[in-house]
Amino acid sequence: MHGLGNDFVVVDARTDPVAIDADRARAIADRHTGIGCDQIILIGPGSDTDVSMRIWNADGSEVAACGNATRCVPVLVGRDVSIRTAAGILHAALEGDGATVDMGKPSFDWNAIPLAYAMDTRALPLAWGELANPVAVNVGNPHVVFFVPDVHAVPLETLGPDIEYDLVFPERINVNIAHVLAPDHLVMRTWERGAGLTRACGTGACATFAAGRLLDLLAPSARLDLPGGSLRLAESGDGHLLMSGPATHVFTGEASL
Ligand SMILES: N[C@@H](CCC[C@H](N)C(=O)O)C(=O)O
Repeated sequence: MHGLGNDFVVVDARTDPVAIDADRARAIADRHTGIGCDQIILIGPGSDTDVSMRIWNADGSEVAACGNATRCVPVLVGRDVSIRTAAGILHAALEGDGATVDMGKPSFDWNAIPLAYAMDTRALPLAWGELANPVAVNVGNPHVVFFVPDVHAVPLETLGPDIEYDLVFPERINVNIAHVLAPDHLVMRTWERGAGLTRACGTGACATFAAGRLLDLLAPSARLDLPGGSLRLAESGDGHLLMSGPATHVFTGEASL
């Protein structure tokens, strides 16, 4: 499956358990010797929710949130679902050619990102080349957001890993750059922790929208254009992030890996 080109191998283990570890995740994700994907998604039975979801990046790291994959779950299951993740319970509802997901409330606490030491997360006093003073936010996973005049002029393929692996981010970080075109419209790109440049990052869109709201750059609802397509983000009355967009089921097959 994929969400705007952010592609996944989704393992449906709701009836039969499947074991995945870092080595197996890397083997599945390998685009030369495996199936190939940005993330591996393991769907299991839920104890207090309809299903559970675990997520591994292509580098084998297990993480707590994946926005684009969360939109894929109701499409796979065929109905609205509650999903238990390591970041908490999410609710995903079928809508059009995908779904709307309540991704919960963002956190801007420095120790919730986490950062190695206390800093103003509205504008970290740090710079990496031409990128400086990002917003830091956790939306179930950690992100920094840089607002720039031209997202296509930034060498994200080189600055992204420099930022991802900076020791100021003890759990590494996802790196987003965004250009606000209007209060309800921006364009963005993402270097993903554990996956590199992707066609789309749902949590990156959530983080970028939350950062734009924090800095009063964005209206309570906006269209975000990512390389693979557009997502709509909205802020609910109680501060939750609501993300809407497509989710595509490419094929279902058998594989032994
Ligand atoms: N592409 C996903 C994010 C997957 C995890 C992220 N790379 C991380 O390491 O936190 C999305 O759509 O949110």
